Amino acid sequence: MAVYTEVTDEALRAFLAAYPLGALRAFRGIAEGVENSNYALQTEAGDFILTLYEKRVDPRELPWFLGLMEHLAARGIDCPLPVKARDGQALRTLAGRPAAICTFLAGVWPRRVRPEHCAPLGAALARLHLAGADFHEVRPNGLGPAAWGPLLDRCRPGGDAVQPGLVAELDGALAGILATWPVPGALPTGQIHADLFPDNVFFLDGPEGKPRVSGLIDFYFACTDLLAYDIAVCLNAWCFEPDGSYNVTKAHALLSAYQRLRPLSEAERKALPVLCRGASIRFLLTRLYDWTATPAGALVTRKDPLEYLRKLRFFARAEGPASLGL
Ligand SMILES: Nc1ncnc2c1ncn2[C@@H]1O[C@H](COP(=O)(O)OP(=O)(O)O)[C@@H](O)[C@H]1O
Ligand SMILES: N[C@@H](CCOP(=O)(O)O)C(=O)O
Repeated sequence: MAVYTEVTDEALRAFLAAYPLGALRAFRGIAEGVENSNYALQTEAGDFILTLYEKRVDPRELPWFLGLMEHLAARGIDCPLPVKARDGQALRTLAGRPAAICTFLAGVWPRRVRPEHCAPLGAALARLHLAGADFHEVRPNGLGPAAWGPLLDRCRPGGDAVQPGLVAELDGALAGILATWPVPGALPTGQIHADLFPDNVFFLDGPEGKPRVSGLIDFYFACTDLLAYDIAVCLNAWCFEPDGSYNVTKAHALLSAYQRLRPLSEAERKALPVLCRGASIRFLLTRLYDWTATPAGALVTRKDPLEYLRKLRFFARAEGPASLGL
């Protein structure tokens, strides 16, 4: 459920009057998503997405996110393009919240990931990294390694109720990850998506019925960080089966397609296992925090933190980059 802020017909029509998009034909709230309120809009000019940014997004950061999407779209990445109103501004206010209209992307996200999705995903990720190379404004990763210790501290009171011994296990895992995390400057950095999960990647059928990526959405965790960390996020999110096993075929397809466009350096290859453990603990911790801090009955879908504990354990046992599909 993600319509936190209701928008009346009258408010929307007044808001739209600032845009060169013609009259409103239809609009409806979109239930999917967890962070912001999203509405599908149809106007005389076509289909759009209206987003009202909710409490977890810092309004001061919105120009960076919208600027990145504009930059990437101008370089041929199929991502939402913020639509400017007649006064040239894409970021406005609606129902008391910061709001923007973006272009609508066709396609559907895969409810069940197949190996055929992973090569197009890898290529799309590499294209995203290459297209971001000349976007020079830096946004530090607010959910990077420096944030994991404080986040774990906030989970201490409730963590062991989710699974006995969890907090001690995470203390040990985090210490190991931080001790071997790449030092600044050791690996290529750039603009990363940082949350490229299946629900943020749309596909359409391409030639011979093979899936092709039609859109990447939800850039609101995007930041400037290690490019290979973005790959580690995708290996976590795309390459495990429902039974918890790692699908090396999917991982190999993803990594090979990525490397055809942006080959990894030796240092990136060596660092991939620890980056994967870092990505596991990042999603484990935000899910654990949400699990323990969300009041029962809140209109938010809580995601299972223990799914990422199983992934973390897998990566901790993995013997080198080759076992991850490199
Ligand atoms: N540009 C877009 N084109 C088409 N659908 C979109 C677009 N942006 C968002 N959506 C729809 O809205 C849903 C939630 O968007 P998302 O950005 O993931 O929200 P949240 O940031 O709240 O998690 C998506 O699953 C998709 O159905
Ligand atoms: N991908 C994260 C949650 C972020 O949600 P999104 O709807 O904004 O992608 C997770 O799975 O924990």
